[in-house]
Amino acid sequence: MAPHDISIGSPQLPWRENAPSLPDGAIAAAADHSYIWKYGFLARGPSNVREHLPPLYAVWADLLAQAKSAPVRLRDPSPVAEGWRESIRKMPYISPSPLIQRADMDVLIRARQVLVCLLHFYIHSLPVEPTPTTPARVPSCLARPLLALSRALGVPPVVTYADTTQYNYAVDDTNTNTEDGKKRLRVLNNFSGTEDEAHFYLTSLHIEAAGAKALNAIRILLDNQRQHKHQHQHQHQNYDARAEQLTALAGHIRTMNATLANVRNGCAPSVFYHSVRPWYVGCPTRGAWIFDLGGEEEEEGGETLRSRWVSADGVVEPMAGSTAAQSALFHALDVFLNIEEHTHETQKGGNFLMRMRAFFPLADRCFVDALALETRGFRKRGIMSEAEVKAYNDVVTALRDWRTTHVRIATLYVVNQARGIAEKDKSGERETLLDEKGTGGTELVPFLKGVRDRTGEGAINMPEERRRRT
Ligand code: HEM
Repeated sequence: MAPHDISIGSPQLPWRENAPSLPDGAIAAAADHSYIWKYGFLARGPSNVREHLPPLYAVWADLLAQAKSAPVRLRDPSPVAEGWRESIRKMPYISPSPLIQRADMDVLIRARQVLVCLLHFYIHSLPVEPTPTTPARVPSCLARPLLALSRALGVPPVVTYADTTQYNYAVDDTNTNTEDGKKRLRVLNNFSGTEDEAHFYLTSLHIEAAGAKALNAIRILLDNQRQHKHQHQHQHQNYDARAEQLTALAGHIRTMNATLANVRNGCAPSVFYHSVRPWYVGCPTRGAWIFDLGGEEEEEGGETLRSRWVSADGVVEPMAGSTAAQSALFHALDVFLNIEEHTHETQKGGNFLMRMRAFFPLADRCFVDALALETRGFRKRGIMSEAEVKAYNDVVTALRDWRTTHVRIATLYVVNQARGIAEKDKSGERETLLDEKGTGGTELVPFLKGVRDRTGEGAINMPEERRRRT
């Protein structure tokens, strides 16, 4: 194994057991996470976002382009929106099996992303809010290929953070450099068509780009630990090298913090709250969405379309919408710092952050699992000198500070906006909005503050821990 090749040989994938006849190529490709050390969680490398689909599937991309140009809006009863929804219902059924057999990941990912955007345009433009008594019924020509592709990629059939962020950009070739020399990125899908929405995605993308550098520092730290595990000579040099990388890691997290704060310079809280966020909402309760599986032929290429998310009759289980809680980057940082037991504490209704891992791309999930195995003991074995403990605690502080900025942003963009609505509504009917939930469904402020406070608990109490080691 190459020193930085943290890999897992034969992943035990729950969905593999459910889908034994999927080609091995597709399974291996979806689980391959070797590119993550290099590019972080940004797609599968900057040049790999595949904007165009093979000609056979062009109708999906055309309908997505039409939704944007119409434009189809939230809860939109207009004839234009109704006409677009009618074209979705009349869309020809196109089997995704040839795509799955070919196992070209970039095409599979893009095809599913286009379909899942059609799904959210369709459901969230319906004039009536979906509930179990007035469910949103997804026509089989959309439901079946989406379910098949989601199963092949090991992800739920709903818009995820990867769809809105990680896979949602292309490098802009027309104007590749910004003033600071960075490549200019262009957003692919934008539900509301606003610059605010694009700025919101670009903020996350730039955070993920800084995250790639943070992962690089982690890789060097782990390499160092592995290489010097049994060597006691030159330990002092290792202490210095590790302290240096920990300091670099803290610096990258601070860059992520400054980038997050910059979301305010281009995304207005009211636009985000009223025009962007509602597009992401997932299936709120069992049965609010129903996928038409096509009656007796509820199979695609010999595979059942049922999954843990969708039962035999097409009834959809509750699914979170897109939230950056599904960013594997922050899970990876918590895992590396061994503080996930603090930050991922079990909340009412299960451990929210752990549940969000089911919404990661499969490769990201495998990466975080592999990282957890690799970093086990880093804190105990790897940090010895005072300088390292100091640098380690600096990383914890930087992450805690990032989360403090994030609580402020969430308060400004969600809580304050909800409060504004409640204040305008004198009848008091909408008081519940003050207990606003995130798109992932959390009671957001206590939750986010709790995660932030528990991050701080990860710091090493220097005298005590060092005494234990000697
Ligand atoms: C307008 C900007 C943002 C708002 C309003 C916002 C809001 C929220 C909310 C409400 C949650 C709670 C989970 C849920 O129910 O969805 C959450 C969680 C989270 N968000 Fe954001 N968020 C924003 C931007 C970002 C960005 C740009 C990132 C990083 C790329 C990010 C990373 C996270 C993470 C990692 C969590 C999980 C909790 C934690 O680890 O601290 N958020 N966010």
